[in-house]
Amino acid sequence: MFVKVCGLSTPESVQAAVESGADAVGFVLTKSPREVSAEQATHLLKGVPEGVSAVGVFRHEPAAEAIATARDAGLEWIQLHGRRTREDVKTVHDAGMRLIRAVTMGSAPEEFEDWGEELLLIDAAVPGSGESWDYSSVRNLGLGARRWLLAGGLTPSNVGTATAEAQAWGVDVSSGVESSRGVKDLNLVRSFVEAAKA
Ligand SMILES: O=C(O)c1ccccc1N[C@@H]1O[C@H](COP(=O)(O)O)[C@@H](O)[C@H]1O
Repeated sequence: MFVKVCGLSTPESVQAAVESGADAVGFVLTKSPREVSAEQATHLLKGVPEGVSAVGVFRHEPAAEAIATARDAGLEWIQLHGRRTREDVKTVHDAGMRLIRAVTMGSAPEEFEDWGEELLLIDAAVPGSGESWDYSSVRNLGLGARRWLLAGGLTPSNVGTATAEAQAWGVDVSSGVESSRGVKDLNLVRSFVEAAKA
């Protein structure tokens, strides 16, 4: 099970995620209670070992703007939420970066097609809101062997059943490992990674 822990804003939370075995960490570079600057992301990146992917997370920013910010931060992965096009995927790849493309269950059918992104992310309607949804509905999409991440309202307690219901390839979490909005609880981070990998 591929595990990404998102919305990290302190070296301690990065350390807790990577030491517990997270495969990817996310730095939110858009408006959010978890927002960090490109400079802060560069600093946090120092705690990310080789083999763990560090992802810059964006919402409505145009792809070119997200690429420029992620590049400033030294990140090679970009996560794009909001309405996107196949052209956006090409723009990210032409920039030499890798892409997590986020959709929701309310997205148009063609948005679930493989546009060549490295990972598809299926999230709640509002990213980072902590809202859970009917994870089993993903099974109707016929994603087959696609590499995709489940997100939205996951916690250490529900990640096991949620991944089984959705038959997820991987997971992404933010709110469910926080003691208050935007503040990561290091024990919850560790418990989540452990539960997801179990
Ligand atoms: O976490 C945020 O604040 C955020 C802001 C803008 C875009 C994406 C964001 N995070 C993504 O949202 C989900 C986590 O949701 P939850 O809080 O666990 O319910 C995950 O994909 C994050 O990468």
